[in-house]
Amino acid sequence: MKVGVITLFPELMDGALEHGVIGRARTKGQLELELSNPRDLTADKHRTVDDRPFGGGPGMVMTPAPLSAAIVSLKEAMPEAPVVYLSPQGRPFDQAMARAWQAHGSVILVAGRYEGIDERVIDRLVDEEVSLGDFVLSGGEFAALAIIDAVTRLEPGVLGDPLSAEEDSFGIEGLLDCPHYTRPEVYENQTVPAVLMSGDHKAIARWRRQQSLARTRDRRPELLEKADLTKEDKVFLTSLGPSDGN
Ligand SMILES: CN(C)c1cccc(CNc2ccc(C(N)=O)cn2)c1
Repeated sequence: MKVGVITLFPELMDGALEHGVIGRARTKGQLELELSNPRDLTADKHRTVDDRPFGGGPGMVMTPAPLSAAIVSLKEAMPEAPVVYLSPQGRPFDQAMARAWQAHGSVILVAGRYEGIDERVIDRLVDEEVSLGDFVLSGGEFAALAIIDAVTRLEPGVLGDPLSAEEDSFGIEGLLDCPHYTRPEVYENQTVPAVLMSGDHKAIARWRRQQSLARTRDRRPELLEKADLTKEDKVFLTSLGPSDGN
């Protein structure tokens, strides 16, 4: 997986991507990261990357020339990569998008600062505007980091057990994950569901599936519409009483 990132704070990105699963993926060459800082591509003495908005109003806007130069420099290195601008105005990011970009093999992420970027850069160079959710951050870097993590963990060989990429939430036809337990068997006088200690793998798989179904119905019923449920799933769901909402 090749990921390009345009950011005014490359050190903030680099540090966050040196550890854990993502750090190992970089060491093993499963993730190639290329950062480009518009400030390095400015032509003026003050290395200006932002300016006041035409029409007035609060905050600053990222100026088009250095930002465009940074995007073009990464497009030259990764000509097939879609250019994705992270902003609260974008299309909601989801696991399907993560899978699509992992399958494609490369993506260029534009992390904006201030009140955003000059719209002419979006018109000319951005393929897709994407949002992590309905909230505002001081910059797109943390959104970019989340996307890099979500995409990299789907790369074959990155996760120890390949199933776990499929098994976590939104992996099994978009259902929420079941509860998990580990040692000690009794913690603060609370025990572990007996079925998990039974060694009956069929019963365990059924319990986990039913927990996922019940939890999805209680917390995210709209996901059930999109999930492809078996007959047994549907029988189980109808057997549940009214949702207690948690
Ligand atoms: C209008 N405005 C403040 C703004 C516009 C563009 C970028 C940024 C940088 N901050 C971001 C980026 C993404 C997200 C997200 N939800 O994905 C949240 N914040 C802020």
